[in-house]
Amino acid sequence: MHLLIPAAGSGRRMGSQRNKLLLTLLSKPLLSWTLAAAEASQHISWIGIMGQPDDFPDFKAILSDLSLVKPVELIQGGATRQESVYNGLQALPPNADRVLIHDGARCLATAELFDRSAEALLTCPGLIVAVPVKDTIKVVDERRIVRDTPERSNLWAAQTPQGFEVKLLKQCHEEGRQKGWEVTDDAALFEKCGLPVQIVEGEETNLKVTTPVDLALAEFILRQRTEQSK
Ligand SMILES: Nc1ccn([C@@H]2O[C@H](COP(=O)(O)OP(=O)(O)OP(=O)(O)O)[C@@H](O)[C@H]2O)c(=O)n1
Ligand SMILES: C[C@](O)(CO)[C@H](O)COP(=O)(O)O
Repeated sequence: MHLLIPAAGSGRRMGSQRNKLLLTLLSKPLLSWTLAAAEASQHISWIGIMGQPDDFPDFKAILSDLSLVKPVELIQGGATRQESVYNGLQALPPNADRVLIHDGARCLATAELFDRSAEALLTCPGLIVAVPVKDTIKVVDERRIVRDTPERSNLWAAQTPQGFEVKLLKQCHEEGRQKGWEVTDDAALFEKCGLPVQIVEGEETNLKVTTPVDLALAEFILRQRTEQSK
């Protein structure tokens, strides 16, 4: 199974001067944790990382430290996550028929989660890893007046990995570009094209490191894991 890792962001919400994936967690860059889980997955056989060329020297240093057995390709990212994934899809080897896409910023995803997603992708054209929403969600208008309270049992918080048949996802991205759709995940393009997206149970700890609080939480979770594995 091929894996694409969007890693070309800027970390604006982190308030960071550089790509947040280069910030360290327990002395290792965020991206390093994500790659270590991908390397440990039984099903992933090829990894493509979409990044900004300025970050490539740092990415190469991370790869050299990790000495991964799996082949890794660095791919130029775009101005948005959507564009970065588009570029990644164009760079997949011709034999890639199914692909997992996983945010570099979700650095706590486990190898088991990659494997569960890869296995599920053999039985459906598109899937996302997600967890049931714990909060009560409000729909609010521009004046910050609550307009609706959707039934919580129907709400799931989308995570990555997200997985798709390559041919279909490429078509959805092309249609999105033609029609000017702007989305925050690949499943949204699949949905807009009327294609089914299956839910695979995610991990509560699979947070996306977005703000400084997430960084502190991620460090806490990793420390617990390290303690437990002793
Ligand atoms: N042009 C972009 C923007 C984002 N990403 C990647 O998409 C994932 C999710 O994006 P997000 O958490 O929003 O990362 P940033 O864009 O870095 O953060 P921010 O939106 O706060 O600037 C990250 O792994 C990020 O590197 C990407 O590949 N290309
Ligand atoms: C793909 C994603 O991680 C699913 O939760 C999320 O949509 C990425 O969105 P962001 O706007 O780039 O944070």
